[in-house]
Amino acid sequence: MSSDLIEKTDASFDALATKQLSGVQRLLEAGLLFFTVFAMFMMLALFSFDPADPGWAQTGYQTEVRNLGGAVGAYLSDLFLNLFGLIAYSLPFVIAIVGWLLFQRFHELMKLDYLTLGLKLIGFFMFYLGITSLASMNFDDVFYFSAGGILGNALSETLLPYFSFVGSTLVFLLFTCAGFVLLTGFSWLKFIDAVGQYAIIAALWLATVPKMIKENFGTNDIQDNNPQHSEDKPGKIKTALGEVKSRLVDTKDTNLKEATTENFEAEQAIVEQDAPVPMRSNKHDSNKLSPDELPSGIFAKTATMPVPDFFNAEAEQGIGEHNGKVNTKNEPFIDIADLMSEPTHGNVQDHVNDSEIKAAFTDVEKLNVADDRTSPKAATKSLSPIKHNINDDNGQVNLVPAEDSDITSMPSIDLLDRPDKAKNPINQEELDQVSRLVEAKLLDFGVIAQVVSVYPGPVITRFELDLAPGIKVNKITSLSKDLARALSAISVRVVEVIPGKSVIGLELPNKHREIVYLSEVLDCPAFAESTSPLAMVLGSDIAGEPVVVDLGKMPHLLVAGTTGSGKSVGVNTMIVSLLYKSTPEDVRMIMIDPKMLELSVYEGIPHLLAEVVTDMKDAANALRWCVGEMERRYKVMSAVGVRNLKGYNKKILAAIEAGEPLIDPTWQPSDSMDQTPPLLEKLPSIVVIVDEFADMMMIVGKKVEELIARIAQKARAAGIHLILATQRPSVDVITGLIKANIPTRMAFQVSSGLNSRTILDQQGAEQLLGMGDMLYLPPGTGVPTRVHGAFVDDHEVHAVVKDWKSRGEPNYIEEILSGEHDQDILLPGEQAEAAEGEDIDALYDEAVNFVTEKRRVSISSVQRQFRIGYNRSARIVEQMEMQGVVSTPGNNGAREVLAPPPVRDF
Ligand SMILES: Nc1ncnc2c1ncn2[C@@H]1O[C@H](COP(=O)(O)OP(=O)(O)OP(=O)(O)O)[C@@H](O)[C@H]1O
Repeated sequence: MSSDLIEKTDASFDALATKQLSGVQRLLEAGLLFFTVFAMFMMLALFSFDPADPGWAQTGYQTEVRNLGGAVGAYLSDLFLNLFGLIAYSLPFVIAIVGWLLFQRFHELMKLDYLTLGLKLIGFFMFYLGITSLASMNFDDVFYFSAGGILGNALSETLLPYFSFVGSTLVFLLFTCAGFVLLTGFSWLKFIDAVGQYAIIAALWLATVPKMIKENFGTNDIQDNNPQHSEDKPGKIKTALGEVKSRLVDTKDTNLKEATTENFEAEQAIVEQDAPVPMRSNKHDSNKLSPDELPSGIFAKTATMPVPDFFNAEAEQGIGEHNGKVNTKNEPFIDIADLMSEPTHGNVQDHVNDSEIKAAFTDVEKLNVADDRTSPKAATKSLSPIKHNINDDNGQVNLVPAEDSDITSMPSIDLLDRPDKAKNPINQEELDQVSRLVEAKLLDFGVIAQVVSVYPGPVITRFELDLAPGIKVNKITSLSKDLARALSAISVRVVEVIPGKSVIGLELPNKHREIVYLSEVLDCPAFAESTSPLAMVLGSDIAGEPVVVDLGKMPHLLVAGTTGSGKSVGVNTMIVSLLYKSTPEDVRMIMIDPKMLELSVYEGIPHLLAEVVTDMKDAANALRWCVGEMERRYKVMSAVGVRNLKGYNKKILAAIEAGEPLIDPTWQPSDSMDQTPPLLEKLPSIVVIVDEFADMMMIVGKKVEELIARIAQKARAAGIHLILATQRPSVDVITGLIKANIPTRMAFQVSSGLNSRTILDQQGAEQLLGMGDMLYLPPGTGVPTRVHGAFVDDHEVHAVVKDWKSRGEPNYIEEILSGEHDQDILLPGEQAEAAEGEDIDALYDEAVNFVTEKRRVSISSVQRQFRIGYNRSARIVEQMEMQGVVSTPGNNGAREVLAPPPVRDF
């Protein structure tokens, strides 16, 4: 053995030695081993059963026991075969599974509530009673035992006189199937649906086989003369199958939704409420479309989208984005959804033949090329949510819809974990006891107070206290640590003001903390009924009620907390709830993730406007793009005469519905190659999420702060919203400028009252319990609300992301990261990219010395000092500003000198 290998082996032995199991782990592992070995023993005993051995029901007539399990094996196998007959052979597996559940998955078992556990047990017994009785009635005896054992025999013999053979078989089948459902949660309905679906698909495919054979092996001339045939081949089969599949999926969904109760109703409410009303301009009514109109241009309809594969990726910009069927190029529509729903299932070729589609496709490509040549400014107007999938190489337009080619409905809530838990048992006696204890401890500190009400919640319990006259609330706040110690609690939070009440609150952590699952809070009427596309669920309040907020009203949010406090989970919860509320047509996102960990999971969802940004230079570009987009939206909105995005979208959609879409009033002929101005479309809200913006500020510098401030000041009306998260709640990150512009804050646990003040302007966050416990300060109030953040696990996020990804690709706007912006976006004093490369003025260093020494700066003073022209002096001062030597001009136009005075050599 080489010395290397020996070292490695030693190291792994060392690791093993140090990783000894704790007491409970030892018990669990020993228990698992016991059950496993017992299961193996039972299997040996059962399979080596010999009727001549002595057993439970008989004495043996041979002296030597042949059973591999010896006398005990013989006895036990005899007992089980007697009791259960044939079914006894399944017992070793049951024993092994029970052992595994008890000793490996005990925590999961504990999560189950009593009802579920009870149902599982009942299911188990029903299943066994069912199969033993069926075996007893239908199978031959094994050895001298009935196939269903004593158990099966007794049951079947009881029922047979009353139900006859067929009736009893049915009853026992019912026992078996229902027991299986109760035990495993397996859905027979879904199973039957799936079997039916595949049977129909198989039958349809079989029906096309003779045709395929004929076409592939028949004579070619017939085909050549009839162009219809060429398109009838695999494409048509695919189309038909795809059509059938999508229809089956649709019906299955509806059936399931009808069959299930409240959860699905809530989910449907979300879907119905948010699904944009399909717009149908009179001009473009596909039902009235004559075949002659078709070839000049075809637009896939993203609003109903059963056919995502219709167009090639290149056709997306300026073409595919016609949500609500806005046809910006004045081209006629084919409503693919309508064509698909024609009785001639899936044969779009009946309406549009291949050559027509190809011609249309070429048109689309031509338009696209023109689009590509348009200026970036024009391109920014395309916020098309979806990239349409590609047609195949041979030019055959692929009409097979992706399984869930639908961006208008929301993902199913089933993708999220369902809490399967018992509520905290709340014992009134215990609460009374703690109330008395609180009063007594306060008295120890000289505070006379009486507990007037108690509100137990999932994580904490709030005790409301009536203070004796003359006692200041500050005193209790300063006692919070002593109280926590005296009450043996991790922490105690004092709520100084409870709006509308004259009492104060004392929040004590519960003995058993409940986890708030996202699915519980997402599935609430407040969220489903919210009309805002930016509604988000944060978690539950102290009483366990869901907390739903509207990012649109915030309009920006600052999230801060130490590492491990649940910030990232909180941000994920917000993103996932947006993904459960809004389609890409309503909300688009830009995600900035300097840590390269947290947000990259969302890569590829159709809501994204750009790839998840991990490079900080790109991040600054993305913010600049937002500023540009904000300015552009302002211009368009003021030209249209509306005050905010909501009004704008309303007006645009009304105009489209009336068949008179508005044209872009800000369009200049020099903006693009187009001869006619583009039509205005519905604009989505844009949410910019920055995970760890401290990193961004450190790498990119002050510019980021200014960009954020600029967006924060103005972007509400333009529908651009920021969510900024940081784990460094210090004043150099959460600066005055940022705080002044972001009124809504969310503080997770922090290490000191100072940090809490930095975030919320008040103490309190240092007393939070971590793991998603937060204080949420809504806009325009000074009283934070305590919220227990909902927990969303990585696999749930993956499932929702996967669901959205399966419905459409994102349509990234390259310009966001590339940094090609126009002058609108430059910050005060900033110069365009080209100017940045210019040489620094020869007098620059001297001028810096001059201003840092004098501690004053003005263009005229530099001009006088160096006897230079005004323009040159202005340029030097601007360069100083870009380098951070001096500040931007304040209200009165004066700038501050930021750099320290020059160091002098002595
Ligand atoms: N709402 C919640 N309910 C229960 N547990 C939670 C909740 N939020 C977070 N946790 C637990 O806390 C852990 C840390 O959470 P999270 O990763 O979000 O912290 P963080 O503040 O983002 O930390 P970092 O800044 O280091 O990424 C999670 O792994 C999870 O176990």
